[in-house]
Amino acid sequence: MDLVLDGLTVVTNGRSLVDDLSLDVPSGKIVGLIGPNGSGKSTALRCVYRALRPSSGTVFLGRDELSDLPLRRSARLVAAMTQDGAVELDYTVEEVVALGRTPHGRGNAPLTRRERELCEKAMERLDVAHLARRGILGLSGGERQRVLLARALVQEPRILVLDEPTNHLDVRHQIELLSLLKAVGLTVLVVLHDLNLAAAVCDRIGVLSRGRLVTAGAPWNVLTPETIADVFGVEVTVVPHPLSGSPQLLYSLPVERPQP
Ligand SMILES: Nc1ncnc2c1ncn2[C@@H]1O[C@H](COP(=O)(O)OP(=O)(O)OP(=O)(O)O)[C@@H](O)[C@H]1O
Repeated sequence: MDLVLDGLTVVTNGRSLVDDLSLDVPSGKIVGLIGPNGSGKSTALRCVYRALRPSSGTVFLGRDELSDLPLRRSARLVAAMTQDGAVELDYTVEEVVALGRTPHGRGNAPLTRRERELCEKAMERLDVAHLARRGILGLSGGERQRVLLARALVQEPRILVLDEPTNHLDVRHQIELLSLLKAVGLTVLVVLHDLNLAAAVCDRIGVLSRGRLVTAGAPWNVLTPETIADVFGVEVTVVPHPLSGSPQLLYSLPVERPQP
């Protein structure tokens, strides 16, 4: 299912946090959103998972306008893994993962056998099955991130919206999560701060600066030294990854010379 942001604008207290953002996420593709702190990435994502109503502009899920869909329907189609206080009560890991079935639920009916198997499989895929009986609040940041992605997957969404899903993960779990994203075949809109991870996993990348889309396209077209310097104020050299050929950014630290 395609996800389309069309002229999305969010104004708060007279300030545009997101300004006329248009971005297509074609069905089954991974589109990354990058940009400096405060550039509006999370705000844009919030409009997609309906935590925020845009001031103007439209989000389309396939041909449907998101705002026309009943909440329960859009909750079945879009799963989000975000920075917002996702879990505040000390549920066990298996309870949190099972909450992913809520939009499909029939009142308080217990999970079906298929749903229980789905939860077990997701916990195994995210390497959290051994934590099933632990309380979510006692987990490390990375463990919790993996649990929340397992919950998002058992929702069986068509679209995944992820806000910095790797920021707490060790390098092995970063690679595994990104490989998983590629393997699940869902439509994915993901905010990433690590530009090399974005280059490795995204089919397309959109660059936000002060709420506006500066450029969007294939990683090699977007992650240029000029754009990185303009948007982030950082000097980079961009080289092809020796195995995958995707762009890799090598950052230059300003050289501090000792005073004579
Ligand atoms: N509810 C709010 N009221 C007022 N300003 C807000 C609100 N939410 C976010 N902002 C401001 O909007 C701007 C964009 O915030 P947002 O969280 O979308 O940025 P971001 O690109 O995701 O940043 P980061 O990389 O730091 O996570 C920031 O200046 C932020 O302070």
